[in-house]
Amino acid sequence: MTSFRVRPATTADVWAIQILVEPLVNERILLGKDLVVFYEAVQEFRVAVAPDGRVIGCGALHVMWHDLAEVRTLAVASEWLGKGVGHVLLEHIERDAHTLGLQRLFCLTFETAFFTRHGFEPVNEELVDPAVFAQLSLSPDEGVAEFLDLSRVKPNTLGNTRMLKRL
Ligand SMILES: CC(=O)SCCNC(=O)CCNC(=O)[C@H](O)C(C)(C)COP(=O)(O)OP(=O)(O)OC[C@H]1O[C@@H](n2cnc3c(N)ncnc32)[C@H](O)[C@@H]1OP(=O)(O)O
Repeated sequence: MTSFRVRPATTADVWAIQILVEPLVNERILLGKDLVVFYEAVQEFRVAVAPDGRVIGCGALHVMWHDLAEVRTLAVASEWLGKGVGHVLLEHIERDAHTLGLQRLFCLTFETAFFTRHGFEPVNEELVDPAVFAQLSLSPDEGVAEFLDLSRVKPNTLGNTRMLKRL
């Protein structure tokens, strides 16, 4: 049986995370981030680790508002796809979201079948009221700009589906 475990990321995992996501960034599946941004976000990340210690998957939870967070940078190494790694990472991320008191999980993805099977539904409507929208637009975070669907980031999100899960 293939075994792996999921644990909080440490700074020692950051290079491996960047290497894991690089091909997906090149394919414009995931948003590219500078190394410094990964270090700054290290507490948001969980990693899946093979028995030999290699990082084979990652995923992050980015809090945006008191009830709302985004699942980010969920990625599994190609040789480990279809073995439940993504499923377990998402379970951990959802558990973290519960612990933080969040009620809604957003994601922007091409992997609609995977997220649908995990209780996410496509959304077209605005997910925040105008006052919260105004606050979120002050964020320097590119992912938040994508959540808000700001015109300057629209080229990044072409073909992605906006999905939401109520926890
Ligand atoms: C919010 C964002 O980050 S959006 C970006 C999402 N990521 C990407 O698009 C990057 C490219 N894609 C990937 O890296 C992967 O395809 C992911 C992360 C979407 C899914 O990762 P995987 O590890 O392959 O997912 P996982 O194995 O859990 O599920 C896929 C299928 O494998 C099968 N599977 C095999 N073994 C198992 C197991 N032990 N447990 C669960 N499912 C299993 C299931 O049939 C499952 O089917 P389902 O989708 O109907 O549940």
